[in-house]
Amino acid sequence: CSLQHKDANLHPLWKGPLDVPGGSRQSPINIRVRDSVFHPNLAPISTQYDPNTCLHIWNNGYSFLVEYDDCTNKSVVSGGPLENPFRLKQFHFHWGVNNDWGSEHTVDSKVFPAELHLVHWNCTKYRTFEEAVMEDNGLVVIGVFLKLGRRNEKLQKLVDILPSVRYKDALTEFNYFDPSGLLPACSDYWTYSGSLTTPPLTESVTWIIMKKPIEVDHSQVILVHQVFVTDL
Ligand SMILES: NS(=O)(=O)c1nccs1
Ligand SMILES: [Zn+2]
Repeated sequence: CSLQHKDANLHPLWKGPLDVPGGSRQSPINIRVRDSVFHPNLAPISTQYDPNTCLHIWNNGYSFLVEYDDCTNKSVVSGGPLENPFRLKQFHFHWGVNNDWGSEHTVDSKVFPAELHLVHWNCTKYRTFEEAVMEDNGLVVIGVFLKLGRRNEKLQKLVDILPSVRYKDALTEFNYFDPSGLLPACSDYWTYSGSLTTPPLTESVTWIIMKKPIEVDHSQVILVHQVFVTDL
């Protein structure tokens, strides 16, 4: 299971800055709904994902990531507070050792069993993802909460391949996967300026947190729990 940012110093694999100097916009945060401000003129978020840009899935020791070909603008997010399109680089999940906790963000202190992050970079302002990670307004991460409920057919193809990336550094070819199937039907979202929640923890992220969770069933979450992100 992936560790929460606050447990960073306990994580044997965690290398790099534990306390980002000056961290004024560190993520994750607790979203206090009553403190959020509705902006009627904020456009909806628009995603255009081409499933053919899906490359592979691998276990980086913190989570499993599905990576996309980001050499073109075939898979991008735009709209909402964004001034230009951002290219999809990868998506990954955060989960806990049991269903009582797992999400990084919370909503009025409510924790969800897991949280999906779709990571995009500013291809108008920067030349590569690696460069954008370190820069202001470099990244957009769409966060989607997962809750236990109905089986999620669109997630099953991903769940079925997890046993092949059970251990750190395992990589398997994975293609033709459309991540828009992992977005909730409701397009309402919260947005704030924050940071990466795992190294390098840089404060380069415009967060787009979808208000409604998607549902997965127990059998699907159990398989996620069997992905070990430590050396075994
Ligand atoms: N969990 S996160 O999406 O903030 C992230 N950390 C490093 C690369 S992407
Ligand atoms: Zn993440």
